[in-house]
Amino acid sequence: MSSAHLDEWQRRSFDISSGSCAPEQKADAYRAYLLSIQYAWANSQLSRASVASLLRTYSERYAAVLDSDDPRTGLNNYAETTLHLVRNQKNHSDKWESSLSMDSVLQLPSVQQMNAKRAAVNFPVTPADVNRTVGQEIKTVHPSRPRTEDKPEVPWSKTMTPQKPYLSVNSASNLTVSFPERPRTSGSSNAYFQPPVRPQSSSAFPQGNPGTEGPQNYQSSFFPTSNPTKRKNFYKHDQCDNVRGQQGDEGGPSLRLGSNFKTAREQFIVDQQKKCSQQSRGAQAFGMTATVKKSLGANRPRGTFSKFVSPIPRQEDEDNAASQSSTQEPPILDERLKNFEPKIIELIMSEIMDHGPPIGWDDIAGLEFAKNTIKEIVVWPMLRPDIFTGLRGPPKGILLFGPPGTGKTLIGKCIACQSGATFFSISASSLTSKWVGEGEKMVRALFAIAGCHQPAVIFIDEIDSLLSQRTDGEHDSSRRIKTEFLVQLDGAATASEDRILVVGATNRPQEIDEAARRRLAKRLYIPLPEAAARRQIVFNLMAQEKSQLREPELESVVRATEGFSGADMTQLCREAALGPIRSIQLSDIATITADQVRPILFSDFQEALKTVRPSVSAKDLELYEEWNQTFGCGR
Ligand SMILES: Nc1ncnc2c1ncn2[C@@H]1O[C@H](COP(=O)(O)OP(=O)(O)OP(=O)(O)O)[C@@H](O)[C@H]1O
Ligand SMILES: [Mg+2]
Repeated sequence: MSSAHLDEWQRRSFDISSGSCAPEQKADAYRAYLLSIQYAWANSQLSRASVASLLRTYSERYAAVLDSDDPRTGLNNYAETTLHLVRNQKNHSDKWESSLSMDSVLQLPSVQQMNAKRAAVNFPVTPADVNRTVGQEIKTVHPSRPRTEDKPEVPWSKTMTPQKPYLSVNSASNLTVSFPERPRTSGSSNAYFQPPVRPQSSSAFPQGNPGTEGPQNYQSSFFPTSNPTKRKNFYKHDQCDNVRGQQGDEGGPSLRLGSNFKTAREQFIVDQQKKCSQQSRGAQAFGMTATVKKSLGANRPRGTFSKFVSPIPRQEDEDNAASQSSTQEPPILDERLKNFEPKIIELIMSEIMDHGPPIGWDDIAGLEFAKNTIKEIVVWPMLRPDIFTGLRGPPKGILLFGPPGTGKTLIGKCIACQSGATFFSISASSLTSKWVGEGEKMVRALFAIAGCHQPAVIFIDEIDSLLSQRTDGEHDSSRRIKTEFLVQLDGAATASEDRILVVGATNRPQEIDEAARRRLAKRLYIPLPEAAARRQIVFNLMAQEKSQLREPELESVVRATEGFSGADMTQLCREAALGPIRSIQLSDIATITADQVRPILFSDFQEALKTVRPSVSAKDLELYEEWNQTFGCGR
């Protein structure tokens, strides 16, 4: 370290060890040490090991000074915060003054009223009425009714010697605080406790209370600190004349008087108070009522102006909160849901209810028969439930089956948008849970919630994974989920007039359990798109892009895509759309504007057709056709 630093270090060491150093000065010195060590480390003047060792040593010493409650060696930092609020200490700002001064309290209308009443009462108190200390209690004894167990009585106005050393300003001094007589509620013994007041200087207190010929003794056992210096400050700032008279001339330096030392906690409280008063002023300026978010004490503003908030919620608060929550979000009142855990209900409401992008019937190319059937089963009964009753009532389940990429999921999304029903989209994964029994509960809850939100559509994509044929070797939990599903699907658990429609989609219809198959009464084949549908898919997609595909070229593309699924057609268009980009020189790609990109041409489709192949084989198609012949409901 530099010689200047070492000199400074040495000087502080002498100061600290001299014995005349006050705890505040010691704390300052240790803090300065810590800063010097950090400074030296930042300038690479100290090794890491020495920094660690020095910091540990001086932090411990600093903490010892801060926290020690011995007034000669420590600052009793913990107790400091307690006193801070009640001290009428000007700190941080010259203009700021605590409203807890004795004068301001005495100005309060309620206090003045009380004093006026007390002054009006002629309370017969004889001079022999005394307060006597038994342990820490203060008892008032009337001489006319002496109590033998209260003996020995202490003559009135006797200066009391505190029972415990911490009650005194210093061990040698006696403490007497006088205050006016207060009415006794009972004649014999009345133990009460009263904060120190300032009778002589206060005009609000009746000075000449009839019958009171002198002050009573008061034991100041309420002081929360054992530090006499702080008590001294307390009295000083309270301008408690009596106490000051008692202790003001006493020895012992007034260490904190004039000291600028402020603990971090004090500073924090002052900042909080400022913030609070600013906020409340701001709220008043805008005519707002401040809404206080309730916290269990952690975030509450502290300070003299803030209302005390109990960390334990009170009964009335709880009632208020309950009534508020009942007005804000109505609880689930439906009887059918009362047996389900809120967690499961929330999960279904948030995850299973689907809100995808809007899709119209025209967005689905071809598939006219399937679309009309679905409209018949889903849309119209929702519009006219009075006509679709009895035998005309809609089936409880539909199965959409067909090769992959033919628009089954698309139809599900379209139902969600167009049916006007509450739409639940579930997959096997959303119903599986690591908890045994949770899966069945989810299924039950799903149907119960759907029952509460009728008309409702439950869409199960890839239903084969959920309702595949039950085998002996399968896991018990998946078997139970299936069983529960079948029970719910059958409508055994739902009333016959319930308007809940289950729509399943699969490209493996042969794997579906036969019991499930029966329950999904309307089984609609979603085939590969015909020529017209393929044409429409290309036309729709090209309409969204810059393209120059003439009519005969489009026909040619449609002819070339025999056996393509809807997804394959979409893939072909995507590939063709990349053609114009591929024709751009590599050097121009960074600078070219969107307008300069050429339109999609037939040649791009020809190129794309070289790479995009149909995803469904003829053999697979035969299986679907066969299953459709056997179980399908199409013509
Ligand atoms: N009939 C159609 N009209 C318009 N687009 C379609 C059609 N069929 C398929 N598509 C396109 O193919 C994509 C895939 O379709 P979808 O997801 O509905 O297939 P799927 O039948 O559910 O297939 P999988 O059985 O594999 O789940 C859709 O996003 C859509 O772009
Ligand atoms: Mg699908």
